[in-house]
Amino acid sequence: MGSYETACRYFDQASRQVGLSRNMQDLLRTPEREVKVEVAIERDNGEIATYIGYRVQHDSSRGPMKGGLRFHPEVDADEVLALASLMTWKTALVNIPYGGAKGGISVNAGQLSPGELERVTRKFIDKIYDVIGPLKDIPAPDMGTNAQVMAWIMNQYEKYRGFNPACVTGKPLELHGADGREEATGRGVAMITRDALDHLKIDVAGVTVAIQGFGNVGSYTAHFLDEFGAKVVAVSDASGGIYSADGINIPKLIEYTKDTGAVKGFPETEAISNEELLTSNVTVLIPAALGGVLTSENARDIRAKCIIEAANNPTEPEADEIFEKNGVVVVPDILANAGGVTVSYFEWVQNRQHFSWEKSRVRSELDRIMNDSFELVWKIATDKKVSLRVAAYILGIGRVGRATVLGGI
Ligand SMILES: NC(=O)C1=CN([C@@H]2O[C@H](COP(=O)(O)OP(=O)(O)OC[C@H]3O[C@@H](n4cnc5c(N)ncnc54)[C@H](OP(=O)(O)O)[C@@H]3O)[C@@H](O)[C@H]2O)C=CC1
Ligand SMILES: O=C(O)CCC(=O)C(=O)O
Repeated sequence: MGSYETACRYFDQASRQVGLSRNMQDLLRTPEREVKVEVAIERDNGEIATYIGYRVQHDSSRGPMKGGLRFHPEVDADEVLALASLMTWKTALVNIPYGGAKGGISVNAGQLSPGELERVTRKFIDKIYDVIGPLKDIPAPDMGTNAQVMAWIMNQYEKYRGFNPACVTGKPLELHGADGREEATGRGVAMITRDALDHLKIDVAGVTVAIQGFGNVGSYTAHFLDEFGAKVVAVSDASGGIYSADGINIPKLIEYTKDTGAVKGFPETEAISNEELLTSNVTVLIPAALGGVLTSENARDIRAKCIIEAANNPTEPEADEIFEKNGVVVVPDILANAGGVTVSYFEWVQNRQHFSWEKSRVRSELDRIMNDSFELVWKIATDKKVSLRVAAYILGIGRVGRATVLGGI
């Protein structure tokens, strides 16, 4: 099943609950604009390399469109469309004044030199600068991109449109970034994990956790859960995972990965595969890397009581049904990982006001939005006797649907 078909399965389930008409469903499912561009650069060795870049603008009924940029070899039009639609429901769920978009380039960023990465980024912006902008569509980091890439985006955009730091979020602190954006997605995931455990009457202190992916989201999730007293026993990256029944020393692992670029070989842990990580004997499983990793093939082997979707789209619908039957609580991506876009919104607000907030303010506003959103979704799920995913979509789709009707087409 393609990524967008998967995303639509979840959309369809919730729109039946909301009672959306067929015509309205068609309108909300259909992206406003899909852009596909050639991104050609000269590599350091003088050869020409050609990549394909995408930006999908899914819905703008609640405000400018917002969503990250992914640089990864598996990026394609279908995946970017699916991720853009998730952004529409996510921004509505946390009630920030945006629509949804997503972009990406099908490229292995790890195989490019810093100069090549910069040329790819600038060339992409040359091709899409006229469809993005602070009041149109605002990119941000996702897999394979970071604050440096956002700085190049801002600089390239400004060559066409003049000074306007609100054109992109997730920028470095020295270039109008928000203190607290880099950690925000992981902090939000950790807050939501604690909220979910509270509702399940499980103490976060000492709870066992496995996290797939140790990049921006995975490492900050581990950092904050470790601060809350959880025992992170397994983590992984693309090259494999590590396990320690006694709990991994997360601050030391973060230092270790800064030096080595990977989790493997970390002292006092045993090597495991990514598949073994997913099925390890833990209370909480947190996919924080690629989509589509929880499937009908492995769902019955998952031993966690609770899955917190830090990654976008990690669970295929068949696996979701198995989890529901088996009583595994799944906190969906559009709620669990909404901390990143929420602090992107704070960054955009600060840029537009030319006034920066203290990190303590960013954190407390983020924590409030994450906690309130979780409570609302939990209540809808309880009242309507639906899964947390359907409840989250009901909230998001309901808000987008009402805005669309009020605004007219
Ligand atoms: N950044 C953000 O603010 C947000 C991100 N997300 C989602 O979170 C997820 C992770 O994003 P982010 O942390 O930013 O990305 P990063 O690029 O910072 O990190 C990605 C991590 O995933 C690992 N990884 C890649 N491929 C695999 C694989 N096949 N198996 C296991 N691990 C793998 C990478 O390992 P290696 O380093 O070895 O390649 C790395 O540890 C994505 O789904 C993204 O859409 C959601 C909301 C916001
Ligand atoms: O920070 C943002 O604007 C977008 C983050 C993102 O891409 C996501 O939530 O999936």
